[in-house]
Amino acid sequence: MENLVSNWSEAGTLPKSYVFPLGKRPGKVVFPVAKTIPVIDLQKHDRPSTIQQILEAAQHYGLFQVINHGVAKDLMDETMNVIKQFHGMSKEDKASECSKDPKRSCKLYTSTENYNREQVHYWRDALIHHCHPLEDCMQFWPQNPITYREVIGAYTVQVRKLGSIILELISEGLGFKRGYFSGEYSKKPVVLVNHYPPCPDPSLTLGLAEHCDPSLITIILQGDVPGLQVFNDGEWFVVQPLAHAFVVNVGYILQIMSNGKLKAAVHRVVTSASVGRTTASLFIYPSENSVIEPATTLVNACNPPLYRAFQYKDFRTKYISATADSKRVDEFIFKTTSSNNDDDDA
Ligand SMILES: O=C(O)CCC(=O)C(=O)O
Ligand SMILES: [Fe+2]
Repeated sequence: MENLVSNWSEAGTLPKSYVFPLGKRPGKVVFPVAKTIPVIDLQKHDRPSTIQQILEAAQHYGLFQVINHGVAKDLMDETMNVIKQFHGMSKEDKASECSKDPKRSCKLYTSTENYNREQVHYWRDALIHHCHPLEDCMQFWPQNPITYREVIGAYTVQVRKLGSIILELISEGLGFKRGYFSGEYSKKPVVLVNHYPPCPDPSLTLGLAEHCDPSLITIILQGDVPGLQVFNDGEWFVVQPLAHAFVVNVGYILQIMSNGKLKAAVHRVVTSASVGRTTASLFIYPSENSVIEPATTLVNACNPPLYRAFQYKDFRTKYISATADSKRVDEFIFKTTSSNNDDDDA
């Protein structure tokens, strides 16, 4: 494995291999806080209004925050503690805690999984693993920090429940039948624990470059350190950390199934010179063989399907080979008059 950035980054200068090309660098400007990114209270007992708020946020930003969401605050704090402890361990310990599954269902990597082929490296380390069914995956999770399995096990159960609640609200808002997104469409949830150590020059590099997630939705615990930004109306905005809130992103799959009614959030992560940032994202993914296409109820003569049908695994392969580049992903997902169905060059 390549050298984890957390374990050498105190050296003081930013290596050239982390310097982004001019147009992609964040630069030194101070980014506006998007005060208008909706914060949705899930305990308000006005279901139609909650649905309306979610749909509007998902149409305009592809992203919103939720509060009073049912996930225990103590558990959120314990999760943040345990993931920080994990990334604070030595690289040998981290590597050995993440190599329990020969099939690599639990992995540790730095930058991206394409490290050897990428042109610029990202300033982050990542731990990634499945989380459902719990009893099948947990045996491969880290056993150090000692509470990792207990805390992350309880956490993923609660956050998956929250995911189902949000997806059910969206399903109702789009006029789908009950449980539309449950089952195959949300069968493969994955936990990604990102760590962005303090960086010698945040103006030149990124923790994560601009991308949309390859998920239905993603639920992010971002803690109290800013870094996540969303692109909207031609500008980057900070998604301001809010105590015990979750950030929810619309991913490509929901954009496609809603036939473009909802938009995948274009987002990235900037680093900080003074403070490290650790986050936990739960990506709700379909099963590999699910067929992804615009829901038939949203398609008619006036609203033709904007996207073609494909198996989720083919999309995944394309997304990875395109290194999440939105132009290349769009070429794959959009329906065109000339056939793009044989575009499986991944
Ligand atoms: O760390 C964050 O705030 C966001 C992470 C993210 O966008 C991702 O892993 O896809
Ligand atoms: Fe993301």
